[in-house]
Amino acid sequence: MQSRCLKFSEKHIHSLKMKPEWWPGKEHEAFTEWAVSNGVDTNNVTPARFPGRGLGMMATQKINKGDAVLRVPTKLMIIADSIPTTFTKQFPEDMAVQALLAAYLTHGDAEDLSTWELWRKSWPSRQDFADSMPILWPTVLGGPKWPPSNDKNEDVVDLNKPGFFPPSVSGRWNTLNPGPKTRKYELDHQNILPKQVQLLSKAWFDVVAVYPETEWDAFSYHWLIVNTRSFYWIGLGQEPPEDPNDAMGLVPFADYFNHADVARDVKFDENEYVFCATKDYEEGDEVYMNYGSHPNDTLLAEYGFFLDVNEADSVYLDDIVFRDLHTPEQQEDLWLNQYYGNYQVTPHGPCYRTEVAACLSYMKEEDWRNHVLEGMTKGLDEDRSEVTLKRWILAYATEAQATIIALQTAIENDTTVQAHRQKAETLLRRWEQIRNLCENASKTVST
Ligand SMILES: C[S@@+](CC[C@H](N)C(=O)[O-])C[C@H]1O[C@@H](n2cnc3c(N)ncnc32)[C@H](O)[C@@H]1O
Repeated sequence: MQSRCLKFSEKHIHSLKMKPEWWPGKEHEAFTEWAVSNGVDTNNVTPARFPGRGLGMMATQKINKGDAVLRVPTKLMIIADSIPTTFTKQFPEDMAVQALLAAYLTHGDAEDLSTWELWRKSWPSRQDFADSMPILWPTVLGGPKWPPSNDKNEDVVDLNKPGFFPPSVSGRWNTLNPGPKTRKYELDHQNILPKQVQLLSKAWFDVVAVYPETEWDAFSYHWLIVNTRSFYWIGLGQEPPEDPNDAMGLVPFADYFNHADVARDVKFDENEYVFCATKDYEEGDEVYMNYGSHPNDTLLAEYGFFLDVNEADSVYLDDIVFRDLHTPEQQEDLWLNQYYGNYQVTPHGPCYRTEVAACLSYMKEEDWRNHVLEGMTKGLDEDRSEVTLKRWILAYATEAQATIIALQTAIENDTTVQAHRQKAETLLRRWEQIRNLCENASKTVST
């Protein structure tokens, strides 16, 4: 993803009197002028087109690690505090900041919003989101039904059709029934789509209660703009909010940065948001920001893309592990010892939590507790642990293989799927990555 882009050379462009391939377009030039005249210091970067990534940020000269590449005055940001209280107070107090910002962008006073008009014209279209964001994908691929229905009995997803989204995205499996869970816990990078659906549905009901004429396309567009383009933000003197997702704001110009697995050097105070380079860049390189250490399933669901090579990639075995560790006693042992759930597998193998869970599948509970708490080895059998771990990982690989075949068949035979070929092929690519990840991970477990 970090390949060098086309060379930037203004002299060259002028001599040719034509726009270079990376030229972002008139609306982006107009927005850049607005940004600069409002105090945005773009230093040594410019918006540019990068094939497959839309707009991104390109170095206009050599940038050294540690150099500031972008400074944005915070007064230009769109945050909860930019919204007049007359607007905010119409909504329930528990409304998420993301929902409030989306409501404001949809229904705020036109004159107030005109401040950001050129910025808004630089954003992707709703069609771009319909193409890239699984939350808007058709039900035939596993997407939800929209707009949300008031009927609580209506399934948001058609459970009679095979699920083509990866389990971390959909929470669904084609080849196995998930094990029972006696405890509710915070899922890392799992069940992402159902959680998004819940948030967007609540946001929608909150907004239509005040503005019944709200158009679904416009509101969901703004909700996704905030979802894919906001940065961490808490105001001066404010405590971090109870829900970390509420610490968000839109930062003009900075939302041109695409994501890569680079280090992050970003700071803000009440005056400005500053983005620094974490490596050297040559003129013409794309300059990236790290959105966070996200597995590819999270990148796909939250941002509508994923990386070919991602050090942070992983899948989760929770639904598989709990098939084996299903008794209330086993589940209580895991819970009390803080090993309940989030069993991660990376291409480098299963995580330590998963190894600990594997021991509980055959050890006497007392031996397991002594092992976990005191490091005792009575009852520990490395071979049995390895067989269990391999079986769990291969159950995931079997799911991947079955879904790949189902997807290939659907792409060949199902005209509704054929109408969404690119999306189906994106899913196929992701499932192939998952299959490879599981195969590599299982090879790290020697039996
Ligand atoms: C903050 S915006 C970045 C600017 C965006 N590319 C644009 O055209 O406006 C985030 C979006 O950029 C795209 N994106 C970011 N990093 C990417 C990458 N490494 N590869 C492909 N698309 C990427 C995704 O569509 C994501 O939702």
